[in-house]
Amino acid sequence: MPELVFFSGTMDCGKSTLALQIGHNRSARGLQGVIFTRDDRAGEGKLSSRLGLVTDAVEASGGMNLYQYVVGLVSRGGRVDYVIVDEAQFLAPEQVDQLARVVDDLELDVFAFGITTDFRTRLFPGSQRLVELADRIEALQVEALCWCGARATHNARTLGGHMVVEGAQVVVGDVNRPEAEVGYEVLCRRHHQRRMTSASAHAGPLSPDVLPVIRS
Ligand SMILES: Nc1ncnc2c1ncn2[C@@H]1O[C@H](COP(=O)(O)OP(=O)(O)O)[C@@H](O)[C@H]1O
Ligand SMILES: Cc1cn([C@H]2C[C@H](O)[C@@H](COP(=O)(O)O)O2)c(=O)[nH]c1=O
Repeated sequence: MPELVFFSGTMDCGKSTLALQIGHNRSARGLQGVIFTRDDRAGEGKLSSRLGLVTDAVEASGGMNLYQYVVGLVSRGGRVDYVIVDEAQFLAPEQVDQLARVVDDLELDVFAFGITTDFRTRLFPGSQRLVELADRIEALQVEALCWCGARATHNARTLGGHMVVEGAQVVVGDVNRPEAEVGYEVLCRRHHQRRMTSASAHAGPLSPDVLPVIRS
């Protein structure tokens, strides 16, 4: 049975890498896919991974009907065996409905990759619709880590190394940016709630939550 699968995780946990691997393994067996993306850091019409791999993709811009796009390809004699969508959090909810239609009416697997929540821990509209419609939601096996060593579950937006909580939901960017720039850092929930990035944790006074080291 074809499926709509949502691979979700924090930033920097390997989603784009997995998207490229799924595409590679299928094309190695002669299958042909459509790869959609939206606002990848590498530029329009690109799907890129921090491991250095990049491939061409179709930019799923705001008003684009993803179902009609695939139908158009097939009706012009093209072959489509599966669909990959990266940065799926940026899709409009109706575009996620169109992906579900690709699965149900065209009987194709759709693999969508994206972060679930924004820097304020709120669902992106595209991710919310994926959670509502997906046949399966998969958490990535490679866990990104908070500076404290716990599994990172949330995305912080940073400026000058410190967490900001105001601003537009969508600001394309990356982790490990120079401190002066707007960037992102993945944190565990505890440190996201306390707005403790690695820079502020190391700059500030010892947190009362940190147990004192007792030397004998
Ligand atoms: N130099 C490196 N060596 C090994 N792995 C790396 C390196 N740089 C990045 N990675 C891996 O790539 C992951 C990020 O992959 P990417 O597909 O770009 O993430 P996402 O799409 O989830 O933001 C990191 O979690 C890390 O595991
Ligand atoms: C948390 C958060 C992220 N973004 C942007 C930043 C990046 O361009 C992408 C995530 O890409 P990745 O491949 O998963 O690293 O989303 C945003 O616009 N708003 C946010 O709140």
